[in-house]
Amino acid sequence: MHIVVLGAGALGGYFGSRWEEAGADVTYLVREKRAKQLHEQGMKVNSTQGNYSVSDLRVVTDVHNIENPGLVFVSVKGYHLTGTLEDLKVLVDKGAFVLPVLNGIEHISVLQDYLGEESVIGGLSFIVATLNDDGHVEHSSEFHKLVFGPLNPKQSDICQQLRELSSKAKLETIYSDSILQELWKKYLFINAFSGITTATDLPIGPVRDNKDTLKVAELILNEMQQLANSYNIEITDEDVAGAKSNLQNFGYDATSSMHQDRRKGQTLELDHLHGGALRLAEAKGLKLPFTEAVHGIIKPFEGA
Ligand SMILES: NC(=O)C1=CN([C@@H]2O[C@H](COP(=O)(O)OP(=O)(O)OC[C@H]3O[C@@H](n4cnc5c(N)ncnc54)[C@H](OP(=O)(O)O)[C@@H]3O)[C@@H](O)[C@H]2O)C=CC1
Ligand SMILES: CC(C)(CO)C(=O)C(=O)O
Repeated sequence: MHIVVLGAGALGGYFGSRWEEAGADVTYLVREKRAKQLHEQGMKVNSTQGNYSVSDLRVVTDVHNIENPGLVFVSVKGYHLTGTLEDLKVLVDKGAFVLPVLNGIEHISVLQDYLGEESVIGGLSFIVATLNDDGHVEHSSEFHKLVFGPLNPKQSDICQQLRELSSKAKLETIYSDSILQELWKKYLFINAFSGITTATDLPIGPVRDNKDTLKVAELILNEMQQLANSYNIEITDEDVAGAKSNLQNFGYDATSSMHQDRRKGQTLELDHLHGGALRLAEAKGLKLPFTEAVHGIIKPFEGA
């Protein structure tokens, strides 16, 4: 399978490398600065699950130079999504399906509206990874999970191909027939986890030490359940309980990618995550007071 990685950052570098290692053709569609870095440094993955490096990877800056794309793995931050749409359209017109793994939910309808419902597969990831100063991937969690599945019946073949490829790769992949629900489950969790860690500027351990602080994260989970249900996505009390126990199970110093971005002084995905939830709530006449409060507290750090 020919996989185009659009967003050769932490997730794109990690998953692209694992598929390449398993024998797939991988092309990285990048911007000039990243292209220069990849040409000079190659792609290196330092991982709890085994290192990987390649110096002669296929890097492209002009989408028109990509032939026979099968799947585009979209792993840009939410605030960069609009900037990828034209390139994605070119690739879809050449026959590619698009698999986004961004946190959040709004990007799914943005992509479907621009590219057509048949082209957009559902996906999400559980991993802790970042790029270091040399542009190498640092994968620090034991887990490296990709969950994906069709959002349209025409995607069954490509999903099957990805399952086969991934079964040979150093990855945990889960195929889901109810990927929209999985996306919402992750969305609910991430808005609570990234909201509380970024707003307090603390990893999850010290948050848990203060039950009043942890309570805010739990209240966000309840609000997100209400929001999902208002869109006819069934998020059960057991799902919320599962998310609460995930908040308990992360290591003491573990934190969200948004909090890591705050620590590094980088732009935050606040508008895509919490802002998106507030927009979706407004459209249904719902109020999400705890989400709104956390959104307001984080706002000054968003633009960095
Ligand atoms: N990191 C993590 O541990 C996890 C992240 N996620 C989610 O995954 C998504 C991706 O996160 P992450 O991998 O950390 O992000 P990174 O910032 O590491 O990577 C994003 C990459 O996208 C590139 N990019 C942006 N716009 C374009 C464009 N128009 N064309 C080509 N490349 C572009 C950026 O390149 P450039 O150098 O040119 O700016 C950057 O390298 C986010 O939604 C995040 O929330 C989910 C689970 C865990
Ligand atoms: C919760 C976690 C680490 C799981 O992958 C994540 O998605 C993030 O922080 O962005």
